[in-house]
Amino acid sequence: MGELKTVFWLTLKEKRDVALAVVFGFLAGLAGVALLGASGYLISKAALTAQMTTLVVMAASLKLFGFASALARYAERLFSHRATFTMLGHLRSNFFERLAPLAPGIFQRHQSGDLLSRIVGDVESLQNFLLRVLYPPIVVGMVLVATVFFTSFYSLPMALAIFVGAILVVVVLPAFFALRRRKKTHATGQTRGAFSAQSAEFLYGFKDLKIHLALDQKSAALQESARRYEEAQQNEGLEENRVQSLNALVAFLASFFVLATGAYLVSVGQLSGLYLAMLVMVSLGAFENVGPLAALPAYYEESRIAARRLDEVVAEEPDQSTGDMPEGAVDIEVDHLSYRYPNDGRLALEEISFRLPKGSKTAIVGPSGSGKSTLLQLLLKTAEPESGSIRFGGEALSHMAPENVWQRMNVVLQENHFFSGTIESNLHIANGQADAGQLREALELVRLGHLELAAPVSEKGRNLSGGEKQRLAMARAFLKGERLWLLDEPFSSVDGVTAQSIYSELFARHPEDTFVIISHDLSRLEDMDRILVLENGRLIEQGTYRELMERRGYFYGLKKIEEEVFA
Ligand SMILES: Nc1ncnc2c1ncn2[C@@H]1O[C@H](COP(=O)(O)OP(=O)(O)OP(=O)(O)O)[C@@H](O)[C@H]1O
Repeated sequence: MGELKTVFWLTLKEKRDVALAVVFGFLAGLAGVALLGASGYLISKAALTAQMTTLVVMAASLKLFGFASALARYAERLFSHRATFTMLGHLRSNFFERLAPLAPGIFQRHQSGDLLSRIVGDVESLQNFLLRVLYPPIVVGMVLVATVFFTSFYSLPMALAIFVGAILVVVVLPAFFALRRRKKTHATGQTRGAFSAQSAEFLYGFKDLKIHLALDQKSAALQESARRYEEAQQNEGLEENRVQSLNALVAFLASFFVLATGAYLVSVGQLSGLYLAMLVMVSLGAFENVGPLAALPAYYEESRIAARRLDEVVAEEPDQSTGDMPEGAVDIEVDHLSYRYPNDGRLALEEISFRLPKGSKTAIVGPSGSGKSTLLQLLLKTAEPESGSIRFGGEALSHMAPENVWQRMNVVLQENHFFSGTIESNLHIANGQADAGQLREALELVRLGHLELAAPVSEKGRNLSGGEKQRLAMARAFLKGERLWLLDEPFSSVDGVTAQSIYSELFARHPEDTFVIISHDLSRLEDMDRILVLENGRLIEQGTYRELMERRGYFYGLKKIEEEVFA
């Protein structure tokens, strides 16, 4: 039940609707029992004494019970569904409030398809918590207790039989089947998550799978996970049928006991025959309400697992820092910085230390996998260092609110997302206030002046070339208008001449700004104030271009290899 704590409290926020659903559910159940009991009585009465007035009154009360039962059932459904959908609303907001602060790092731990399945599927499946788990046993229990109480006026053994039946269907069977379900490893929610994750990967990678002729292999794996999902659903249905059959058996045995006891009591003259049919019908009517309890064990387990899967996503404590990042072009100080990816034994960055003065232009170079992008992630505060510190303008990054840090930086990452819309709407993401003149200026700067602002952009920028996307991302960074630039291989798909002319214009326009640029390309680094060379997560050299070349160390060696390769 621990996993369901949050859902339980969010449901209780709607206590008025929950209470009304319970009350009307009880009235509907009671009216149903009264309807059947009264019909039993009416049949006996009609058979044994043909008194017209009594028959008319009984027939009228039958109509009344039927009408009351339908009305109360309607009210029960109305209040229980209203409470459920309001609770789902609370749950979604609560979940998103906890998820949003973790957003940049969340994909380190979860596949996107699985995350989507949790956000949509698991939240949706919790609608069954109130409707099928929480209040039905309360309502059924209340109706059965009322029936036991009523029957006890006629015969205690009969009341006892209904009581034992009630305990079996409301407590023992649901608890037994819920425990049995818990032991099964493939719950529907988990198999749905796995299926969703694989479907998303299949769709994202469809083109690559086709080109590499690996479609069959992946689609076999996808079909296998679809089969497991189907199997889990099938098992769930079978289990529900088993509980339903057992509930019907208990109801039958209890009612049969009532009939047998009643027949005996009538034969020995301890019960009027007039009441026999009524008592049997009352017992049948009371157990008629237990139908929805058949699905309770499955829904309980499903809700428990869904709540746990949601909690797993947001279990991490979000960054609570509230400090502000200093405005303007700040200096950057990195001191003994180390970082290890979650679940990875080796350090991706090890004891990195450097200082970049305010207004400096720095290139970070090094072979693929040397830790350049990781360092950028730490500077961006999308990951927390294992040890060491980062300071911007003398202030510790660890004390700054991540949103404030991102607000103060012009950032271009290796992969940038473009939304379906227009060039204009995609540029406005960086600066919603920018007017058409400023947008055009940004496009001119990145040598995309030929593009119309109203030109369409398709989903993920599919109608743009790789280089155009990178330059649009740079235009966004320019529009942001901050004084600190963090750029991760911003022009890896742009031809060298265009890239160099954009850099030259950018540096000329913003001589005071601090630039940190990750680059694979070792050419045209002469203009940079400083070059940091990373290898295997370590900072192995730093200095100006001239200093590094004169030192004839690692950077010099890389330059020589590059020259030989391109000679
Ligand atoms: N999400 C991750 N989880 C685990 N390890 C990772 C993750 N991302 C990167 N790494 C590892 O960390 C190391 C540094 O990666 P990083 O992306 O920082 O290198 P890089 O120098 O930017 O490479 P490139 O020039 O190819 O972009 C690599 O060995 C990489 O395998």
